Amino acid sequence: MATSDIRLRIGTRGSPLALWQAREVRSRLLTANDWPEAAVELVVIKTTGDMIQDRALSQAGGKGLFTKELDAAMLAGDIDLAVHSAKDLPTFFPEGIAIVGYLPREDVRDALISPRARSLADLPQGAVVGTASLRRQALVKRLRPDIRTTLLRGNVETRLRKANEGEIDATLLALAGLKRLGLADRAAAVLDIDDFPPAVGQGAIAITARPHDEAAAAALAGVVCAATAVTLAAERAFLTVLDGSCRTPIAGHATVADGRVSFRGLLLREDGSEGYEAAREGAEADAASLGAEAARDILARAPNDILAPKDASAH
Ligand SMILES: NCc1[nH]cc(CCC(=O)O)c1CC(=O)O
Repeated sequence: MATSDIRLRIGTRGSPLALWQAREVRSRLLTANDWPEAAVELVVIKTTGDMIQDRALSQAGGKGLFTKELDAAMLAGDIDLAVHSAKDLPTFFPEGIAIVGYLPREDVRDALISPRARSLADLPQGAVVGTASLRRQALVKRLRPDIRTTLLRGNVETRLRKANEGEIDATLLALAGLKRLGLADRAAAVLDIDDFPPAVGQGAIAITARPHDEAAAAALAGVVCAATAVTLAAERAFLTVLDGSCRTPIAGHATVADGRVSFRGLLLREDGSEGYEAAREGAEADAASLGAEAARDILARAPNDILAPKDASAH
C-alpha cells in the first residue's frame, strides 16, 4: 500500500512488552475505525532508559528516561501517537504533548517470582530479593525486615531468567506485564493489594499525542477507557502533589464503581521502617482533587527527609 494510506504512526520502545502494548493499541485502532492493516504503522524508537542497565534508573538522574526520545519524535512530526506503560510516565510532559487516553486497565497487582517460595512469608530468613523498584524494596522490607534487596534490572524476560538461575531468591514483577507476555504462569504468588499496593499507573497503558491533533483524538474515541482515566487522574494527582524525588518509594491505587472513586496512597521510607498512608473516596469527577488531598494529608504528617532523602545525589 502507498505511504499516503498511513493514517497514524505509533511510536514505541522496542522491548517485548512495549511492542506488545503498541501492537494492542494498533489492533484496537484498526478494529474501532474499521481501517485496513496499512493504516497504522509502528515506529520503534530506542530510549535512554533502554540503554541504562547497570544502575537503578532512580540513580541515573532525570525523569522521563523512557519518554524523552518518543516525545522528540512526536514534536518533530515523525510519529502521531506514542504508547507507554502509565507507570513509567513522568508527572509532566513537554509543551505540545499530552496523555490523550488509556486502554482498559489490566490487573494492577505485583507477582512474586521465586523458584523456592510460594509466598513472601515462605522465603528463607535473610533471603535476597532482586528489584530495581524502591517501592517494591520498601514494601518487602516492611513485611520482612530480615530480607536483603539487591538491584535487578533488565526487561521482564531477563529478570525472570535471573530469578530462576538462583542468583537471587526472588523478584517481583507486575502481573500485567507477565499476562501480556503470556508468562503469568511464572508467578509463584500474586500479592495482595493491601499489603503490597501497586505503583501509580501500574497495569495501565497510556497513549500520548499532540493535544490538538483532532484526527488522532477521533481515531482513539472508540479505543480509550474512561474508567481507567478516572483512576489515573487520582493516582497521578497524588504523585504530582507528593513530588517525591525519584528515590522516594510511593504506592497509589484508585478504583471506580458506580460513579465513585476510591483512592489509597502510601509513602514509605526506603528501608520500609516507616509508612504514611491516606485514603479518600468521592465522586468520579473529583478524582484528581481526591488524589491531591490524600497527598497533602500525607505531607502534613511525614518527616521531610522521607521525600528528600539525605543521601540522594543531586540532579
Ligand atoms: N518499569 C518497567 C515496567 N513498566 C511497566 C511494567 C509492567 C506493566 C504495567 O505495569 O503495565 C514494567 C515491568 C514490571 O514492573 O514488572
